[in-house]
Amino acid sequence: MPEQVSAAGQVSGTGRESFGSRLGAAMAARGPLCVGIDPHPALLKSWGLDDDAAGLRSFSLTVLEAVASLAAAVKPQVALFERHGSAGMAVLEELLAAARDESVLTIADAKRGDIGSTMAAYADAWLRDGSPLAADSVTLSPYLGFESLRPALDLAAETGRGVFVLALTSNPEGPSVQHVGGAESVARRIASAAAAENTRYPGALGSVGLVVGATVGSALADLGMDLAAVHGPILAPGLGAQGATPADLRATFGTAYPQVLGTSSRDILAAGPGLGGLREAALRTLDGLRGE
Ligand SMILES: O=C(O)c1cc(=O)[nH]c(=O)n1[C@@H]1O[C@H](COP(=O)(O)O)[C@@H](O)[C@H]1O
Repeated sequence: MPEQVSAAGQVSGTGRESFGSRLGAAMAARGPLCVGIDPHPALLKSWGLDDDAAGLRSFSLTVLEAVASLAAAVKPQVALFERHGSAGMAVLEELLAAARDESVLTIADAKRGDIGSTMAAYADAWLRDGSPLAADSVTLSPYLGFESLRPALDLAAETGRGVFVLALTSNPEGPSVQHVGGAESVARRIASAAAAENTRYPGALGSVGLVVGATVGSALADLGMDLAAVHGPILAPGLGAQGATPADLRATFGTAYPQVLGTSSRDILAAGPGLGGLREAALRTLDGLRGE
């Protein structure tokens, strides 16, 4: 595996900073909060918006305006744009560009995963310079085998972008796949593979993150997983609407907590459409994550 990133987080030959380095700086400056932009039909309705591309646009850009200065990242949920067809994807492109202008990092929650040759096309879509859908990072599903993600892992390294690989998801069905294998569980193997990838990022935080739900309780201990050793960011969904609290996050992640980016969608979004209400809800979550 080529060494592509210096200890200072610079991608060799490009003058760019790696995603992990940029995210680490954003978390240090703003705190460990990611706001999910999930334009569910029920939320559009409660905001007084139509369930169409215009409603989607107003919703998404309002959330961005409210939280761009206080969140380390925003995470648009791709399916909720996709359900509006090409007009919805155009809104997603506009949102990603607007987030770039506002200097807030983006995590495209697309959960992509496919055989390597097709994976290269997904990588191109989400991680290549100049792609209309290029984000700072993308969520990936490793259940066709971690190595099938290779095109995305390599392109992310090359372009200073990042990935978040599903390891222990927040839904109750996850353990039926992810806990299989006892001491050598599927989730543990994925965490080990991510740790190996992050050796190409000798700085503090690698660009290969994991998704581990805020709701997983004792699973990390039960499966003997040491997330601090992954040296990458941990995206932790499940706060609020799925029942987890910031205190749960601290208890669950222990020594890996400094790597954790807590993410919340519906709990914050329900406080809209006013900018003040959205900011207040985001700040409440952020204060909890900071332990204030
Ligand atoms: O990859 C994700 O973001 C994700 C992984 C996971 O294990 N659980 C999970 O809830 N998510 C996403 O995180 C968001 C959670 O939304 P709320 O439950 O409304 O905060 C949704 O967009 C989910 O698709």
